[in-house]
Amino acid sequence: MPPQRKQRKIAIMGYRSVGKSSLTIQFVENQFVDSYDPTIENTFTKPWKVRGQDFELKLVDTAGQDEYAIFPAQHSMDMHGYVLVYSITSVQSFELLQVLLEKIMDMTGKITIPLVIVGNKTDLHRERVVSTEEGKRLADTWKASFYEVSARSHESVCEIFNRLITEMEKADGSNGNEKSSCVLS
Ligand SMILES: Nc1nc2c(ncn2[C@@H]2O[C@H](COP(=O)(O)OP(=O)(O)OP(=O)(O)O)[C@@H](O)[C@H]2O)c(=O)[nH]1
Repeated sequence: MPPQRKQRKIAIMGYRSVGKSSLTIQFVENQFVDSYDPTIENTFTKPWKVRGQDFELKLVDTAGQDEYAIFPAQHSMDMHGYVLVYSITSVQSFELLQVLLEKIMDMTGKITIPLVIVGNKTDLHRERVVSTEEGKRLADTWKASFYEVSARSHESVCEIFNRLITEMEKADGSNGNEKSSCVLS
């Protein structure tokens, strides 16, 4: 019998136009799409291997949120983890994460949720308005992992998912002490 793939569902959330789709597509298809096409919602499936364990990842690329959006209830039900994305070029997108984190905690009712906070668009360093320290501080407050990445240059994109899977396994009670690595599959 072939080894079983563990099915894991991940929501990619954040403000409009921060690069949620670009990060997801970069991870799933290894390509960067330059055009901007606002997402309603897309689900991608990606087989992925972390330290000998096969996973089938369901990545839910959600519609851009703002502070007034009602948190979609379906995104609080069966998610194993969240990738919360802001753009380092937008204070508004960074501030939204605080609101989104509170909503996630509220809606899921869980104390510990596997979370990765991602500052995207590091290639636009001249337009940076959110510092790395601010990003780290937010992640520390929420006991989340933190990465700054660029979907455009594929910088650090797979680390996001490796880290999240490690956190999800920890929450599950397995592989808790393993370090994440990007050399996979
Ligand atoms: N320079 C640069 N541009 C990026 C990067 N990631 C995304 N973009 C651009 O930002 C715009 C929005 O990207 P999307 O991936 O569609 O953003 P989104 O968060 O999915 O947007 P919504 O679906 O509206 O919520 C597009 O023009 C992308 O090409 C990045 O790392 N660097």
